[in-house]
Amino acid sequence: MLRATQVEKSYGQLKVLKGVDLEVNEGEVVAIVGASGAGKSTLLHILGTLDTPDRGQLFIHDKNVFSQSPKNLAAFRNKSIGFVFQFHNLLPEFTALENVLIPGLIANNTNEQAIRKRAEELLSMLGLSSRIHHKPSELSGGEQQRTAVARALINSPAIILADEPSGNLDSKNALELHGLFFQLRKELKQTFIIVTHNEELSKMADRRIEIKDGIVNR
Ligand SMILES: Nc1ncnc2c1ncn2[C@@H]1O[C@H](COP(=O)(O)OP(=O)(O)OP(=O)(O)O)[C@@H](O)[C@H]1O
Repeated sequence: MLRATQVEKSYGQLKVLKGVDLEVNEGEVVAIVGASGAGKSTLLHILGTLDTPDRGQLFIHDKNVFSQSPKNLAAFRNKSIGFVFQFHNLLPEFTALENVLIPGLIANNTNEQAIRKRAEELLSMLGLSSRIHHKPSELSGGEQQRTAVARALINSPAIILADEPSGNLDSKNALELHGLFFQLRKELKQTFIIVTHNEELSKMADRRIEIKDGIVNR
């Protein structure tokens, strides 16, 4: 469902990705590992179309994603890809429910009732029913991260990309979050690509991919 071919990316003189090839199947949970500075986040940003490669191509559902206009690419990204970051990036002035609703309304502002219902369902599924009207500063770290997962899921994206999603959580909350990813894969058939330093998570994944010397080590 996702295929990257010969992806290259440099920052000035620094050649970070030197021809990455990667194929990920529908419903797969893939962990991306590698030393600090190896280029894991750089690759994840390219797979999420947040950044463009210098060379190489990216296909998602056989669509050559970077051949689209910037406007179509933004719409494609909002609909097809969900992001979870280490620092959840929730909007501080909005409640948990509003944070989840906003990308839903951006993608489809015609049916607010249905989007609100889905946001409430997702938050409830993630054990946050009693916290939906609270702002991020009033939520625990684990609750904030689960809110970010609900936000990533609101548009039912085919792929969830996560960058150190449990990097900021204690081991109990990290374990819960990882369990949640596998539960979601089972229930919603989502594909997960997760950059992680967490040994347990990378062992639980269907596949572990290491970036070393600018390429994917097979
Ligand atoms: N915008 C940028 N401008 C210049 N250099 C950058 C930029 N973004 C990343 N880099 C450099 O590119 C290299 C790869 O960074 P990247 O964040 O992808 O690594 P990483 O494998 O995710 O590392 P970590 O595990 O420490 O998060 C690093 O040397 C980093 O300093």
